[in-house]
Amino acid sequence: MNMHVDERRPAPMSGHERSRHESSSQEAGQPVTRNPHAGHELSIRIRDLSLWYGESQALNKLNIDIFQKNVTALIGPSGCGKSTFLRCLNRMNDLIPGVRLEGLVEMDGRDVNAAKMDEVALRKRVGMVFQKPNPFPKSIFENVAYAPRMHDLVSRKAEQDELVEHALREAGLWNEVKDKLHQPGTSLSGGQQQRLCIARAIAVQPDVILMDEPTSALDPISTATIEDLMDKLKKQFTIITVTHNMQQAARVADYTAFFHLGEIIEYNDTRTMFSNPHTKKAEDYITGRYG
Ligand SMILES: Nc1ncnc2c1ncn2[C@@H]1O[C@H](COP(=O)(O)OP(=O)(O)OP(=O)(O)O)[C@@H](O)[C@H]1O
Repeated sequence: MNMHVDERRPAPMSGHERSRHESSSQEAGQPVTRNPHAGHELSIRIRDLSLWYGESQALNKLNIDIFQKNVTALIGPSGCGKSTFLRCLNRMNDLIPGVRLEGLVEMDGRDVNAAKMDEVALRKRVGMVFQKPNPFPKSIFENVAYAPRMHDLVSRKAEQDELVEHALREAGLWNEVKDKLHQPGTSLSGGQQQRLCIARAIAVQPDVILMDEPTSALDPISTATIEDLMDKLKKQFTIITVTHNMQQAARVADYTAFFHLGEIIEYNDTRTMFSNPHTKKAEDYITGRYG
């Protein structure tokens, strides 16, 4: 279910929910959150999300609305919970023993953690790109064709060829690889491998693409190529990216969430976050006073 948002609050909430949200936000001092872009549709709604690794709490009552077809950047010092939060969105934390989670992660109106949620289907809808490019030890072609075949999105060879070409074009890689589709994915440069991983993610037509520091292992030119790609891909996909690079967040993100010690301290449109942060902690981090 898609919802329109008003100018002051990222997503409509019931009266009960609102008071719960506001009081928990005040208790935890979080988050300062606004949506000046009226009309953006809600993609993911997070309410009072907490997570523990065994006895150790990594996320504390997070509340955030993520908007469709935008880039949202997650920033904050090392160990503040950005990757943990990202993994809540496709239930990858389920794979870690001893993880306990409370609160709501809702995608298009459906509870991601509901028992009846099909995890394979969820991970098809929510693709992921990691810090270090990780192509399968297979050909360039197979890297892209494998998941669509597994999900029965293609059956005939011609359909498969078409889909692979389309995904590689979307990822800005087609011209560089069209004559060597049957060479190993690992034979490509780091930046090309990362674009191959993006092609692999978009080949199953997800709604959301999670990116965990997607350019931190890349040179400046490959980084700029991926940033341009993110700008293009957000027309079709909701992108959530973790970055330690403040300039990158300022360049690519429509919204930015600042994490600190497992809490979202501030969530704002990126322009406001970087020109007029509403919290001292975010300002200090952005201006490099700590990090
Ligand atoms: N698999 C795990 N088991 C136990 N603790 C973990 C695990 N993964 C992360 N943590 C802990 O959870 C907290 C948040 O870690 P997380 O990796 O989410 O932070 P981050 O903001 O992404 O950090 P970085 O920017 O360094 O990648 C840290 O204290 C970390 O040590």
